[in-house]
Amino acid sequence: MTGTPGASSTRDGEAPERPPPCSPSYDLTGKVMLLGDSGVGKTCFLIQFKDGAFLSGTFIATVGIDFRNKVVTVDGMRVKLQIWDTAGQERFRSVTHAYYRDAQALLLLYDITNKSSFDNIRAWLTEIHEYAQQDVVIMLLGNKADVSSERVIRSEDGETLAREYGVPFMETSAKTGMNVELAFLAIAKELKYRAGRQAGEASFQIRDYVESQKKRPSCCSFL
Ligand SMILES: Nc1nc2c(ncn2[C@@H]2O[C@H](COP(=O)(O)OP(=O)(O)OP(=O)(O)O)[C@@H](O)[C@H]2O)c(=O)[nH]1
Repeated sequence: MTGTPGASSTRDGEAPERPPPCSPSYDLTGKVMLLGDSGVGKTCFLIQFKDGAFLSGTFIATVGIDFRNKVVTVDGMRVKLQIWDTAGQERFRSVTHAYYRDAQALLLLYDITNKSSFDNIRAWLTEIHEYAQQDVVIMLLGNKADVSSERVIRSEDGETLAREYGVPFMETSAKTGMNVELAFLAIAKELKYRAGRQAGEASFQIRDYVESQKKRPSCCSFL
């Protein structure tokens, strides 16, 4: 039998073998947005997740909106998270509202050392209900949990507010990385569950998952 150098040999009458199609590097994609007042740590939160690094030093406020992709594997499925980092400043709100509509998940951050960032969470939730999809996944995060000496918002207050709105809650630190990856993994698991939901399949409860997995800061129960 003759053959072309480099071509795979075939049996009579059969089509030559083709190389397998390029498999995409993910099975599912989801759009996640980071929201919350300016300075709560959204950009640092994203960089900690994406690169495992913390940006300390001068605070440079985000202008408009930016995004990064990261693929995470949950239960054998590769989920590409497209994560949008929004500007917390009021003057950029009209820009960011336009992006809410396509988001499957929203991480809403406040700063445990900044009372007004916590007080503004209700206003953020009102905006979310106005502009986002009805079934968007929302998670409330009390960031900067590493700064225990300047804490003004108790963990219980975050928990109570989250319970009132029926959303999962945890305290995080973009500086130490506490619960950062967990927040995104929980979102990825929820998106995977929603995409593949079949009759009879055990349901995934994101709030229960977060409660069972989250780390708690070892201080501050006195507040
Ligand atoms: N100690 C501590 N500092 C943090 C943490 N997260 C962010 N910071 C600091 O808080 C400041 C603001 O962080 P950014 O991530 O830029 O805040 P942002 O929410 O993106 O702000 P905007 O872009 O204006 O919306 C920076 O000086 C960070 O170094 C954290 O978890 N712990």
